[in-house]
Amino acid sequence: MARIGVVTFPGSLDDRDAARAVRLAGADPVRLWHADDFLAGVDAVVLPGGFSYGDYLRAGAISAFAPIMRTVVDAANAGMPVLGICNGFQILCESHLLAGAMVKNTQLTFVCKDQVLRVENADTAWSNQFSAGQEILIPLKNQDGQFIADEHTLDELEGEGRVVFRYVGNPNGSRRNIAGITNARGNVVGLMPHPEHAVEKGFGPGTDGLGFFRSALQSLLAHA
Ligand SMILES: NC(=O)CC[C@H](N)C(=O)O
Repeated sequence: MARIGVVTFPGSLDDRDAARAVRLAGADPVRLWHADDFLAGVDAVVLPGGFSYGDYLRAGAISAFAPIMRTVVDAANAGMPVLGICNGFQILCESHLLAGAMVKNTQLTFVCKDQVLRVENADTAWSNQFSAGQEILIPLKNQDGQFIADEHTLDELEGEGRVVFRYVGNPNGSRRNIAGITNARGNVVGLMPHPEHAVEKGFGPGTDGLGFFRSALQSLLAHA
């Protein structure tokens, strides 16, 4: 059975739900600790949502220097599937595994709602169980959810098909409605909304979130 690691930082909030989503998708969740510098032989890694280090300095800025991130960056650069959800996405940007940065939502308030996303790239390690153009519904909940980057970087992301998810309606001022992006290789994906909160009927808006974790399983099989 595939083993998918979920990292806990001080202030992580959604690590338990992420581990549960991994289990419901049919993989073995492995809990990883920010202060360790090893990945316990996992096949993929999820950086969960929350307020790691209290979002001090900038959301994700301190976590990017956690010992485990050195091994995550090396593994990601070697092709391991890595998913960053919300605070995890912020950490991936701060670690420079993904482009751009996250700033306060335009309305300067915390936004919490179920959000429709359009799948733009169904060819990444975390989106291959969707189809391009498909709309999915998963929760969004953050304060620093506005994705920004310079025009050149945005054009590059668009031109290389690295925009993976776009908001249908813009909830936070993100440039070009971008909700999630990938790296050049397609193994590292980050997004602000929370797939791990939409994995079981009766608990959240449907089960569209399962597709993310099943995609990783498919990707691991394809590269086995
Ligand atoms: N749900 C979360 O992961 C919150 C992320 C982040 N710290 C923010 O509020 O922007």
